[in-house]
Amino acid sequence: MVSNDGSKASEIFRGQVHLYKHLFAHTIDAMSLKWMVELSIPDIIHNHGQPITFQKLVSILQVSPTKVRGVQSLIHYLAHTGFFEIVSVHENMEEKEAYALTAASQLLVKDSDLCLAPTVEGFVDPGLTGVWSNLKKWTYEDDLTLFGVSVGSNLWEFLDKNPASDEAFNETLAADSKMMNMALKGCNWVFEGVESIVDVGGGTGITAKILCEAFPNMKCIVLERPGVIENLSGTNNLTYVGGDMFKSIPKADAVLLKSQVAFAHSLYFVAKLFLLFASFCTSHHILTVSSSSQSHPSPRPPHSQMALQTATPPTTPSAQVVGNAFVEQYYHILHHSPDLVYRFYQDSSVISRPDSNGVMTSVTTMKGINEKIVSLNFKEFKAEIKTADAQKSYQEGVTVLVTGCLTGKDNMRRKFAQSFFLAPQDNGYFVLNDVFRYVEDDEPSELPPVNGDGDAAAVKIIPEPESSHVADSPAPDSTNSIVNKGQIVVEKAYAPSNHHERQIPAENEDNVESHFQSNGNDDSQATEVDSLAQEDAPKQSYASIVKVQKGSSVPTKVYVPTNTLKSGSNKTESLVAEPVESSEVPEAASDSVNDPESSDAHEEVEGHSIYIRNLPLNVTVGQLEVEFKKFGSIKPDGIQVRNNKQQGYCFGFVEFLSLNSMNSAIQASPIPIGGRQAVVEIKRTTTRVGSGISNTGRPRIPPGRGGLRNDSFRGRGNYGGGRGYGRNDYGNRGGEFSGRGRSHGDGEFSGRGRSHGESYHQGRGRGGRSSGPKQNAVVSN
Ligand SMILES: C[S@@+](CC[C@H](N)C(=O)[O-])C[C@H]1O[C@@H](n2cnc3c(N)ncnc32)[C@H](O)[C@@H]1O
Repeated sequence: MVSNDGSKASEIFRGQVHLYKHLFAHTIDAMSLKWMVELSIPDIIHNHGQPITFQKLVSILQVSPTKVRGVQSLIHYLAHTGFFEIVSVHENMEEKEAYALTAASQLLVKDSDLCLAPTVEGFVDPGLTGVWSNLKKWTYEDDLTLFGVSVGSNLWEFLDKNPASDEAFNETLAADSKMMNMALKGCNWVFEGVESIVDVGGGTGITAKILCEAFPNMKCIVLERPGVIENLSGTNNLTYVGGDMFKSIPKADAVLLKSQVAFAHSLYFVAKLFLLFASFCTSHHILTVSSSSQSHPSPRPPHSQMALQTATPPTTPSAQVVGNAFVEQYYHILHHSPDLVYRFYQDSSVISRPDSNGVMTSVTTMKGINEKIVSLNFKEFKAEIKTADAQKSYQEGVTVLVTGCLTGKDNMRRKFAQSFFLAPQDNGYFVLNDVFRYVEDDEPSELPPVNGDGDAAAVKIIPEPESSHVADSPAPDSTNSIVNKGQIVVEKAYAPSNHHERQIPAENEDNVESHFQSNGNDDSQATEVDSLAQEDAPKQSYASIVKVQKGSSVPTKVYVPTNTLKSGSNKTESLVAEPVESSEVPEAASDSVNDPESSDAHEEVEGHSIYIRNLPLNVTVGQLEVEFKKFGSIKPDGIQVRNNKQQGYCFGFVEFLSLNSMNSAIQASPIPIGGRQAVVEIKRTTTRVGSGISNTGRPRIPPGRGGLRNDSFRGRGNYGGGRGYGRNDYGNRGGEFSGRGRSHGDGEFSGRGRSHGESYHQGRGRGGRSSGPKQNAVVSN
């Protein structure tokens, strides 16, 4: 048989089945669940202690004989839809069919902790479900909500007037909120650092109570319709506030918006709420939790069932923002739960890692990637992320280049570079390509002074690019935004459904440190998306990290730190002297002395030490001793020689016991040694900004010491941290992403666009705008 349009009979019947299935689903699915709950069938089976035969069940239910067949059909239907499992039992030597509870029907056992029976009853409450018949009316009427077109008032007004439905509704939500306890087990980290939270439309406070118990130091405020909370009293850290969320929201560090989106019925509602949050919250995070996402498992379970979202309808986040969010999450999980990292990937992903000989091997598939990553034992390493730079890439993907250091148990710091291609997917990205390499360098373990001109022919001078003028932008405080209001930083990291595995032991938190600097390439022209699309697709929950600027409705500039290692700047190029041999070799003395900006380098004169450059490559400590003891006594073990044969330079240090000896040696410069004219200068240490430790392992010079840069830096102190990718942020401990990074050192220098490896040259960067005197004087002690 072929129909008018040519389709085959089988196709037509399939269509009919599909249609009926959905029609029945509306009535039978929900109503059979209601029936099962009303008859307490899950409780009967639960109390029976084992799968129950149909005969036993009907006898307990005392079913009228005329209904036995009908009841059997319903039970079968429920088995078919996954609420019972049919198993075999032996009774009186006879094998019989019996019904066992499934994970879904377990949730309907009334005396269990996690019981969703009230939710079933609430969802099928005729007062609440009846409105759905009015979808057509809703389409053509101006009233925004189904309730509006159906009953002439909004849902809340309807509930206020219908106590039975109100009770059913509140119990529904309370039951749903108990699930929160379990969700929290995997998501505790989301709340770390949050001191106060307001649960907007928090119902009777079930969620808030769970939070209060889990975080006794966190203050929870439940904002609700006055009628819902009138008879409820708070505790020491739980307060009920009756009010209207559209008028005022109590200030708190974070806003919790649980189940609001799912119940909103209107995108407008969500948009309005988010806008309100932007003006009422002290800042901070908006945490949305939608249970609907839990009932629609995605093929790749979400990292979290919680979503931190922006307060305003967001645009597509810039590549840098996506990159930042990704880097934060990736390395955090890499070091705390490496066995979960594979969930950033898909089967089509490819990762490349060097083996012990540096030979790259590539691995694909999630399984292969998991095995590879787990085998690399990242838990043993401490990571410092120095830079993370992102670009918008092919088909809305994002490429991210990360540089940093990994320190193993042996205390060896190894620099690495890692590049990722984040390919877009529904509601996020996954890592399609990932290449990791250790970056070998021949960096002297103790850096030569900044004012030498070195043996290398030239030095690559990389100034801070123009964008370092972010310094002059308003200094954000702790509540400041790293993203535009309206931008979301989408976390595409998917973690397993067994969320409890996501817990991060507190003692491990310190494993990951980071100095994050990004180049500020905010491609804010990124494609716009309707933020509310998220609401439309709540089934795949995902986490996004967002900060909202305090009390302002004006979008703020994306606060993206600058990167000292940027290429592409004209100025950078013009300052690059060729040939470039190493970025770590001494610079031309004249450059640093004459360059007023060079004081930006954090120099420290070390004892009575000299730095000798232009030494023959094969010079020995003995040779230097012979040459320099003429000027006075040398400290035991006070001579060091450093050479880089590959790059063809050699330099040394000699520490005298007296200042006079040191000055005499400097006076004598240049000194012929091994056929070369060795140049002698004062030895200075370059402090590695941000580390808190000089390159000699000493504490770094505090800001302002010797008048160095104190003024010029102090004014920026409070935002300096904002450019860092502090460990607090990195570990999500402060609940922030990068807004107020705390580097290792003092806040004034932290995150100033410098990282360890660059500190030697930073004196020449354009960031050095110090008016303070250059520290050239040597003080005797
Ligand atoms: C969808 S329920 C979510 C309840 C709770 N967050 C939960 O997940 O169980 C929305 C809640 O917002 C409350 N609500 C509705 N309109 C409100 C308003 N204008 N101001 C404060 N609360 C409101 C309702 O009473 C209801 O408890």
